[in-house]
Amino acid sequence: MDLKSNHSAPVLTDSAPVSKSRLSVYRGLISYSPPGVVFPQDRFISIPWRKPGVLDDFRTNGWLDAMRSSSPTHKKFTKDINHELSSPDPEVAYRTWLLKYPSALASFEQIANFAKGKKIALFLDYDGTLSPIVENPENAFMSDDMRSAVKNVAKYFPTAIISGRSRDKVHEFVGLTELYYAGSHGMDIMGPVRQSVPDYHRNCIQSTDKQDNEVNLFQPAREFLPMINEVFSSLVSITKDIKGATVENNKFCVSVHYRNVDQDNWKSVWECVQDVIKTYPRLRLTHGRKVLEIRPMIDWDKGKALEFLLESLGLSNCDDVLPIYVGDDRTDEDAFKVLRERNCGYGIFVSKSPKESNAYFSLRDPAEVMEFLKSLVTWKESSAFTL
Ligand SMILES: O=P(O)(O)OC[C@H]1O[C@H](O[C@H]2O[C@H](CO)[C@@H](O)[C@H](O)[C@H]2O)[C@H](O)[C@@H](O)[C@@H]1O
Repeated sequence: MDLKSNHSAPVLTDSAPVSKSRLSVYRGLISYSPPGVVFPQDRFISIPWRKPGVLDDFRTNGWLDAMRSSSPTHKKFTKDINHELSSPDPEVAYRTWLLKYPSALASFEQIANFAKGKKIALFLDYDGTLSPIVENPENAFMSDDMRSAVKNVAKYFPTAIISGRSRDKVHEFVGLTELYYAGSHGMDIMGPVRQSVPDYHRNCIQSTDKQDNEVNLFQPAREFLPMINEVFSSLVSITKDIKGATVENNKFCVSVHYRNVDQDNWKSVWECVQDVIKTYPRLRLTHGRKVLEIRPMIDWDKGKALEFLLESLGLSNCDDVLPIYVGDDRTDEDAFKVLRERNCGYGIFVSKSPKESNAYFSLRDPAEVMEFLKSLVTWKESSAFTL
């Protein structure tokens, strides 16, 4: 299949292919059918292209606004998102916002009550959730305290990291073997082999992890790998003269960071990205915290990854499972939305400033995330005595 063509970039237009264009993926890679998708019976199944919709804020707001809004000020959010939160005092606005997204720490008792008799499954984003946002992405280390909090919580609850980073990179940062990892915004999942569901084995590539344990590898955008590498090289070369711009290869997606670029040069960053992706109609552009991200135009995101992991861990029954997803970025909204739509589990949004979210609860920063993880452990250990 020719994934590259000379059509103009579809990411900025409404003409993104929907039903007719599908990516063929070897059937063995798919372990379940996303809702509404009927897989053919032959060797290949298709993952639909991502539906157009709120595709890129770039189209509606203009690129510069979108780049700015990846880290908007308190004032902008309070003004744009909630009219009632119009206090010029950020602390007052934050406290008002907490009425809509209560602190998961302050609401811990409520969460624990709801979790009684259920199995908690924990899903954690990495950057901005387990590690603070820093200027250089290579230095986004998590603290030893956070590592041990995650390690402890994983003793009691199945725990997965779902990150925009490459799976290897985020595994290297976290350094815990007892977790499940999904990299590239969920397009690279290493999950468990389920002995009880034979079908599952047919639908994933069986592999081994670094400890030689048998695992299942799910990579729905595998065919895009050469294209992503090509795009990465082009972006490195085209942005080399923009001071502060860096390009990160996240295996199934590429991140172009502009956090350290003078604001006057953001336009150049945008133009470079445009220049490169215009010849790749099957890639799309999204943006996160001071980062432009180029990824395959397939209907797969952190929400789908969350569902996939729940399914493959045998935890998709809402009656006895309580999934909790903690994240700080736009890409985490897909996962919050899944939990909200399934009416199953809690999204916890990590933010210091008022922002609209699909999550139910909030935490201020990674320090509060750590407190929350510790509270889960304390609750679990104390409830062991009362049972
Ligand atoms: O899904 P995540 O684990 O949250 O990853 C999202 C992106 O995080 C990283 O970039 C962000 O954090 C950097 C380090 O704090 C910061 O310098 C950058 O400005 C942020 O955008 C990572 O580098 C990206 O590749 C991830 O996609």
